Amino acid sequence: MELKSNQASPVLTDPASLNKSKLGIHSRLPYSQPGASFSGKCIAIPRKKPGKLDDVRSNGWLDAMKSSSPPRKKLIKDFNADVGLDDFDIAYCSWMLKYPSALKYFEKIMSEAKKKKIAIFSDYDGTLSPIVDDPDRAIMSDGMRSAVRNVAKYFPTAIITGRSRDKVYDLVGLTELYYAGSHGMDIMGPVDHTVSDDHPNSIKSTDQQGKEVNLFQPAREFLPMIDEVFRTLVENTKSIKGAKVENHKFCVSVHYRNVDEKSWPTIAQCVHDVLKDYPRLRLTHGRKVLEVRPVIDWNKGKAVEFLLESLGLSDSDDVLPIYIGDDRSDEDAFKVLRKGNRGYGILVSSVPKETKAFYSLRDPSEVQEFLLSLVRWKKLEKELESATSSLFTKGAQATSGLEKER
Ligand SMILES: O=P(O)(O)OC[C@H]1O[C@H](O[C@H]2O[C@H](CO)[C@@H](O)[C@H](O)[C@H]2O)[C@H](O)[C@@H](O)[C@@H]1O
Repeated sequence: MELKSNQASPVLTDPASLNKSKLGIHSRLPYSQPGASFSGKCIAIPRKKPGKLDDVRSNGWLDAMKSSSPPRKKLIKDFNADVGLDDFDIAYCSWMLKYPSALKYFEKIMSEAKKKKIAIFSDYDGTLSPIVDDPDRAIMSDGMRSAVRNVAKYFPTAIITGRSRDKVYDLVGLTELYYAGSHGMDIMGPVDHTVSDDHPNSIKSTDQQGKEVNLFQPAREFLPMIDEVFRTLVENTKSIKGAKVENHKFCVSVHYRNVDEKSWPTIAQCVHDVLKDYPRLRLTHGRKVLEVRPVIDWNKGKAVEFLLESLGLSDSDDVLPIYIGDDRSDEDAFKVLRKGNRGYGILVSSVPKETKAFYSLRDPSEVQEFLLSLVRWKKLEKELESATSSLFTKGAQATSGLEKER
């Protein structure tokens, strides 16, 4: 993969504005300062005494935590106060009028794809693997792996995940894919592609097979900071039963799925207090996970744009990108594709949710079915092409035979 981009560095480094911005809110500065140096913790901001739970209540963290992966029952109530539990399917069906099943609308999607190059982007957790209590056990099924491998035979395919690139590669194990870890802040192409190092955020490295590769890492300067925050968070949450902190290289995940709900304010406050010392880091919410990331203008949507450009697929008339994901961080990618009707976002959800996606799939098993349908469709298209061309050749031979006889 040739990693190329003419975008400026996405690092947002205006300390004054960062100081003004409220913690946890992504500052969207319209400029950047490439080459600005990183020197550990920066800018002292007034600190409150830790342990004041008012902070996480007043800034909405707790509400976001509660709604991040709501149980079915709760969502039914929120979605439509008048429906009872048995009416869930009605609520879901009415939601699906707005976000139809990508399986039921498969033919329609493919009719848009005629003569276009399809590129497939997928999230990992909750999309290719089911959500489970232990993040280390989010194993992809063999059936799903085989479906993804087959898709990658026909279409450029990338996995864009909140996990570190190494971790997701260990879980997926397919060398023929593009991987974007840490919410797109760590991008590597398939090992058999030529790479170039003409971008300031590209570095040479070696992959797990020892081959030289180019990595695109727009948040590289944050590595020591993320490492430090990871260690602090591990230490500060160790007394919270069920809490788990993961180091994803350019971001940190603090899981509360296995923490008693009574202790959610404690874990939220703990993360909040640590982040007070790091105005260049921000917080986002995933499914029962608090995610700490650098304040840079980069996300899964930007990663999709970067990959499309790197693959020479940024000409929107010719290309149909499809992005499949289940989480809030995937919304950035859905937004990019929705803009200018560039491609299709598919939300994986078994409950109604606000989304910028166009279509929906219920769960990873439907994702697998969708991927298999893509492969079948492509094979059929190729068969038709070859049958047409052989008919054409036979026709041409027959005509020339007739002409010789004359
Ligand atoms: O972008 P993704 O690939 O969806 O990664 C987002 C987070 O995924 C993982 O956590 C989620 O899945 C876990 C395993 O099923 C589940 O236990 C957890 O509650 C979910 O939030 C991963 O562990 C996180 O670090 C990622 O940020």
